[in-house]
Amino acid sequence: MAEEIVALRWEEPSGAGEGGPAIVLLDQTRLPVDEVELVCADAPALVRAIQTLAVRGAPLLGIAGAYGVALAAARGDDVDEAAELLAGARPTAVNLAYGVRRAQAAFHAGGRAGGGGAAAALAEARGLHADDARGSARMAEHGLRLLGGLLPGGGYRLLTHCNTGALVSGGGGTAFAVVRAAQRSGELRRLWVDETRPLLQGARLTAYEAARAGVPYTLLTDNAAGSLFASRQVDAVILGADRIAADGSVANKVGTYPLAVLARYHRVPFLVVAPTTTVDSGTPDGSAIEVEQRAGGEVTEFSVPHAAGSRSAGAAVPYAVAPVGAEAYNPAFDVTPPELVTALVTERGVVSPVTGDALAELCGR
Ligand SMILES: CSC[C@@H](O)[C@@H](O)C(=O)COP(=O)(O)O
Repeated sequence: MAEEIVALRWEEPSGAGEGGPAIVLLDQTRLPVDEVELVCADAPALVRAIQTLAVRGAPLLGIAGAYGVALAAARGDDVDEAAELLAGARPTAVNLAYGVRRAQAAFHAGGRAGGGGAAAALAEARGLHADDARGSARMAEHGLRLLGGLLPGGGYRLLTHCNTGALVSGGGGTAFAVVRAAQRSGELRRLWVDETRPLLQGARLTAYEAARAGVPYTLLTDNAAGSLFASRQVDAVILGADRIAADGSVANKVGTYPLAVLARYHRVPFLVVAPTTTVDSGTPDGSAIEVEQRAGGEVTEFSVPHAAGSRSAGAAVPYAVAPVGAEAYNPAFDVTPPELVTALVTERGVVSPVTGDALAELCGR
């Protein structure tokens, strides 16, 4: 069996003269062709890794942000300045700012208590990391039970979008952790994997994780999903979230909202799996969620690994797929209203229907 994926780890210097600690990432821009690590020795390097999507996915961004603060503290850098940079690196996934602020608060509290702010920030990051792994396991249990209730015939054919597995988490992930649980239970017939244009997180990352885990999967272009529904080959849609507003609106990878509309039309359950750290009581509704707009080049060009053969030479070469100067609309996320969500699966349990009151009760606010 393939080794577990470790998307991020904290590395201490191995001996004298070895420099300081670092955050080591599995570089997701290079998957699935190359499995290479990216070492971030300071907060600005981590900010670049976040912006280029070398590290990505809501829960993992929270973990990365917390370790980034711990790294700045360990180096003796200005922790508040690093925290601002990190928290603002990407705007939509609320977990990023959440992780940063938690480690920043621990740093200040640790300093005041005399125990050492840097140690406190690192302990907080480690705690968040471990909590996320435990949360993944809980979401998998709750999600599997929910599937059993919704689809009593078993033999699930699940459609997913973007990437929600070990590459976004300290554990098995969110929606993909439920898929793995279904596979282990013997009830998963097929995972349909949207390629997820423009950056192909489905094709590059979810297919990679599914192949490693022996999950039976089939890849499709995003715009082929409608024909799958029409031919009754989808039993449920299952995917993650980057931010859930207080009213239950779900921001997730662009292309999620059309799937929710399709699912409603075809009377197929639409399931969102996310930790409660993704629920943001400070964002009242979907219209208040800031949706990241990314460079048009991600739409007008493909990045092709540079070199023939099974392993790339590292660099990616942009390959134009549109006329020079073409304008592109490239929101990274879209927002699905709560009335289209059949259920939200969290580590604390399932919310269905998804309402502001139910979320407030679940999150204890
Ligand atoms: C559990 S991950 C849920 C979301 O973070 C995921 O679906 C997603 O939209 C990630 O977007 P990305 O732009 O790749 O960071």
